[in-house]
Amino acid sequence: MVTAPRVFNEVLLEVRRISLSFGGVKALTDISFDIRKGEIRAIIGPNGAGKTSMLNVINGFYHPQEGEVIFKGETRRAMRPHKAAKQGIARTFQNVALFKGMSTLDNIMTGRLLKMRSNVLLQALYWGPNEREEIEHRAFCEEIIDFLEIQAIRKTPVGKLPYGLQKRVELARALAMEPELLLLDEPMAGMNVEEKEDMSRFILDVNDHFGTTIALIEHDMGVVMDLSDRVVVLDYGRKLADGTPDEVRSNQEVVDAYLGVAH
Ligand SMILES: Nc1ncnc2c1ncn2[C@@H]1O[C@H](COP(=O)(O)OP(=O)(O)OP(=O)(O)O)[C@@H](O)[C@H]1O
Repeated sequence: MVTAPRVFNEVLLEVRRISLSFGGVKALTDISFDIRKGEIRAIIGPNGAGKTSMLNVINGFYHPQEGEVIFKGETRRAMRPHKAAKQGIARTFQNVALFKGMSTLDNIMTGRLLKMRSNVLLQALYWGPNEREEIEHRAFCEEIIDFLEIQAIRKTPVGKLPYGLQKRVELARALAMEPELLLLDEPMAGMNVEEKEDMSRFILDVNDHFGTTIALIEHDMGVVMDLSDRVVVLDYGRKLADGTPDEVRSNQEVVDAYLGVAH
C-alpha cells in the first residue's frame, strides 16, 4: 500500500542565507531551508558536506558570519546552546556524549535540569518543597524510560552498555528536555541492522506520540528515505536539493554527487 505523503504547513525553524567559514574553510555557503512543525526532516550529503556544522548553527554552537536563524518566528542573534535548549531545541551527538560512570536514569535526569526551577542542583534533588518537584521530574524520566523500553538498564552505568543502547539513552536524555525540535546527529551510526530498525521505530514513535519535530543527519539512505517527510541535500557546503524523498532520489545532481556512490 502506498501511503500519501504527510503535509506540514507551519514553519518551526528557518535558516536563511547561512554562510559559515573557519579561517579559509567554507563549511556552509548561502544555505536556506525550513523545518516545519511536526515533520521529520533529514539532512544528507557526503562527508564534509557541512551537515554537522548546520546542526551546530541551529543549536547555537556555531555562529555563522552571514544569515539568520528564525525559531518560532523570532530571529535569533548569537545564541548560546543552553539558551537554544531552554527555547526547546535538544540534540544528540555523532559520538555518544553521556556521563559514562552514571546510571541510565541519572543521565536522563541531567536532561531534566533545565526544567528544574531551583538554581541549586542539590536543593532541587533533596530538600524541602523541591522534593515534590524532583519526584515529578523522576516520574517524567520513568515515562521516557518505559517509552524507549530501557527499564532493564535504568540502574546500569551507561559506560557498561552496548553502543546501540547508549544511543538510545542519549535519545532519552534529549527527550527529557521535552524539546519542540530534536536534532539527531547520525542516530544509527555504528549500529547493526536490528538496532537500526529499533532506533527507526523509536524515532517514528517519538514523532507520533510526543509530536516532536525532528531533524536528523543520517548516511543510511534506506533509513532516511523510510523515515523522512522531507530531505535537504548538502554538498561541499552548498544546498544541492530539497524535497520529498522521492524528489531527492530522482534528482540527477543528487545521484551524481551522493546517491550514486556506496555509503
Ligand atoms: N570547528 C571546526 N574548525 C574547522 N573546520 C571545521 C570545524 N567544523 C567543521 N569544519 C569543516 O567544515 C567542513 C564541514 O564539516 P562538517 O563536519 O559540518 O561536515 P559533515 O557533512 O557533518 O561531515 P561528516 O558526514 O563527515 O560528519 C569540513 O571541511 C570540516 O573540516
